[in-house]
Amino acid sequence: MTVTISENDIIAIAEGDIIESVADALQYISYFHPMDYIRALGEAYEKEQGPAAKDAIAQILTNSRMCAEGHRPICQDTGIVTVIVKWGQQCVLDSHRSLQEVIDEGVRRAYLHPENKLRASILADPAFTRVNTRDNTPSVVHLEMVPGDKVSFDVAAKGGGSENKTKFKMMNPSDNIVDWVLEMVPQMGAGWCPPGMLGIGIGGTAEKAMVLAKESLMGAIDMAQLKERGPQNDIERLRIEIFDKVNALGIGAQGLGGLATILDVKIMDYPTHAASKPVAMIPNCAATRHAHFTLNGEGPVFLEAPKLDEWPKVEWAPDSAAKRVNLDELTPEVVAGWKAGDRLLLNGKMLTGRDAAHKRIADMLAKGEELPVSFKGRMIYYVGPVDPVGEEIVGPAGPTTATRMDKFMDMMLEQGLLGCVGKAERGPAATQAIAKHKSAYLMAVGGAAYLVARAIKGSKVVGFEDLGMEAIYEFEVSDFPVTVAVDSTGENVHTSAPLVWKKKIAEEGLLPA
Ligand SMILES: O=C(O)C[C@H](O)C(=O)O
Repeated sequence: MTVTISENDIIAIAEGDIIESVADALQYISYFHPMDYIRALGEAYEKEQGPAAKDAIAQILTNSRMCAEGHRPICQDTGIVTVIVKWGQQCVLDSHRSLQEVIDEGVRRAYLHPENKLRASILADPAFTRVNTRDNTPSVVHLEMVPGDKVSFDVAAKGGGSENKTKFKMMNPSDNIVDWVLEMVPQMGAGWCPPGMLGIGIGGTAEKAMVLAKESLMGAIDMAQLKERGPQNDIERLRIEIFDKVNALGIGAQGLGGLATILDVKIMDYPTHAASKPVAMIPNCAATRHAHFTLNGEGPVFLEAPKLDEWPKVEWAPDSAAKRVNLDELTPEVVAGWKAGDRLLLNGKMLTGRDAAHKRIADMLAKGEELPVSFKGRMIYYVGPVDPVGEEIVGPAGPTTATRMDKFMDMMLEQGLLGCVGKAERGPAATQAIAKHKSAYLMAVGGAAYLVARAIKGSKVVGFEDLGMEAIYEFEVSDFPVTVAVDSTGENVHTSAPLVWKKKIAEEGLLPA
């Protein structure tokens, strides 16, 4: 059979339509959470019984609404752009550039937008020099040709912290997927910023399973509806089983112990080889960001803004019992007095630094070179802020995953550092180093970056300026909210709280069916 497509059936997709639509979608998702996520998080907030987890969800919801109003990013990590394109075979790209280049032009425009500049997080030459490309390009594009006369785009901006927790296993055909997920999720810790979603890809080959897992995260959260109508196939049954069993682990928002670790589980599958059962799992963080549009040759698509009254009426305010701390007069004795779980409001000056700065500090110390700034008697905040716009002192500036700085903890404390601020759990070596130096690790809420940035009243670069957002800044903060996550005795909230809540959930049957 011969199929001929007549010239009249060919649709030209102008490069400008793609560029404008991609740029619009990326700006949109930088400040508007998907409504399905906000509704599900609002319900989780109502049901949450873990006090620290409830406070964290309140911060995330309050931050979300502030970002929707202020058109500034939900999280300082404005992500790596992933685009899944389903290209209708009757369409032609009207451009001399490749589809990758055209999409990247949209990314560039979105990330350099003067009124809502996003953070450039992409580094070229990843194994060696790791140089920031300064415009967040290139994106990661997956292209599939499909029958039809339209082109659909799923556009996501995926945070590094959640992407880092990706798991993959080439299972034996008889291995149990649920058992594996339940083994992996506790190992993922809190660096992926729960509550979020799990995307699971089953089958195909190794790389196919990964793409399926990523694509599954583009779907709307519908677990409540699925449970209400009841599962109609094995995949839906599997989704519910994983959802219930993961939440029964008690990890909770930000790993602080509670009922809501995930708001949904998405699964996509594909036929596989008789010898194989590849399974990939990718978590999506609290700053879940994805948008969808279809081009048909009739111009760009601009997404409609959600209604602000759809956000739950949650207004986070600092705990009235929180202790105010003057960082400018901080002493080892004051730090040693903090207990795990204490809520603090930091005031005064603190330094910043994250992955690249720590690596450079380690290299300089190894060569006997003088550091650009002294850490003696100081606190360090693990952060890579968004550049300010307009009247802002600093753009959104939430914490990055402290666990990545574990291997530098002892080295930094040896420099006289008094403590550090970040998000997620610390491993055994870092916890021991903190206890040895009678120091403390304080956590701020990941995914509340715009809210947290309001507490930053002054900002200047004091070292490693060439590192861009990874430079060392000095921030002046006022009532910057943190919780003591590891105290000077080595008591570690992220180790103890999920265990308490796992037991409580099991004994009191707390999770809804
Ligand atoms: O890069 C960041 O700012 C945060 C990162 O996404 C993380 O969660 O650790």
